[in-house]
Amino acid sequence: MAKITLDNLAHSYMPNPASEDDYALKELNHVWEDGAAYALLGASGCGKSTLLNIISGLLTPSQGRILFNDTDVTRSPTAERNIAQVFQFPVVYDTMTVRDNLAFPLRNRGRAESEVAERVQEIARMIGMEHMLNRKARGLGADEKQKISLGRGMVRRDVNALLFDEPLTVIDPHMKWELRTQLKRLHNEFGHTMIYVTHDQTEALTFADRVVVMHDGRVVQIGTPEELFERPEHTFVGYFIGSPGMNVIPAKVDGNRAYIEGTELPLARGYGALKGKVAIGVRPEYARLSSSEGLPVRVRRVEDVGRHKIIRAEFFGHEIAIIAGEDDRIGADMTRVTFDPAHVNVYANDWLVAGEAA
Ligand SMILES: Nc1ncnc2c1ncn2[C@@H]1O[C@H](COP(=O)(O)OP(=O)(O)OP(=O)(O)O)[C@@H](O)[C@H]1O
Repeated sequence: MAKITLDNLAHSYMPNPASEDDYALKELNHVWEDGAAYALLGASGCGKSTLLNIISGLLTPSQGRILFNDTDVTRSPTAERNIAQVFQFPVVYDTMTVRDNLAFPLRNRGRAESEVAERVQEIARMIGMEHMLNRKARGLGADEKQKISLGRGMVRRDVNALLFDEPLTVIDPHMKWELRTQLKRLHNEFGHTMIYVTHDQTEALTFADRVVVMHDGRVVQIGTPEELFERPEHTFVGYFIGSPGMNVIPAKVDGNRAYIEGTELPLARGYGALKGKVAIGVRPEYARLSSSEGLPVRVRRVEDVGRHKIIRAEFFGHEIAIIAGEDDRIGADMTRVTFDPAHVNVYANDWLVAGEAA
């Protein structure tokens, strides 16, 4: 297993990049811990594959270095990096049995048959395919083939890292949850350094210890699911994570007060003078509809999603979302909204401003 260091890394697909906009991956410095499970999360085109391809060796970055432990692998081909990869679509040998497919990476490295047999059995149990070991891969469904790909990715204990590129794309929705849970268990058991690329927040948040959120070629935050939820460092993280995402409302901020269209809102922290576009960010979970307290709001629609209700409302010309409990009353008299001050974040030009505890 390896610690992965991204040192001054950046990539442009252009021969002579002139400005930051020309970079598909903007400068990045980070150490990815040995044995941790990371998800690389972001919308299509944000640079996830570019970063993954640099880590796997398919792409040489136009700037910076990548280290596996203390070894500089920036220019090493994939074959020399000792990594396992699982792609969107299953890569299995149709004419081989499930057993031989799973054993392939071990036999390829000349491991003793006794070790191969033991390890294949262990992996087959974890992916729920023990009863199919003697079947030829041909004729199996896409789900089962992808499970073989996942199992084969994990069969070697000595890989530097395991890279997954949207591995559940072809998996049936009801199987996705099960496979994700199994992957998480495998990670806990074997402690591989894992990097899992996805544009699906549920996949990222359930799988990873740390989620790396990318937006427009930039890593905007690396954090635990809880950190991404409570303190999004960029408004994009606020929108992208959460269902519905964080409400972002333009405001003026002075000390420990925010002002929206002349009305006042208390903040839990104090702020100095802020430059640029200033806004507050409040998750719908921390907004509450009221008949007596808070600022004026107009309820537009109530969506009952089972566990709770999502209220879509208009707040000084902005659409906001409020989450209410399943049994909460939502009457015509509820024309006000309060925000929990401890959970109101302040942003300047889309970046979180830390503020000082009051
Ligand atoms: N080979 C290439 N040549 C030129 N531009 C590229 C190339 N590959 C990717 N890009 C551009 O780089 C940017 C980042 O693309 P990348 O594929 O890394 O994003 P992504 O987040 O993986 O997206 P997706 O989820 O759709 O695969 C995009 O603007 C894309 O158009």
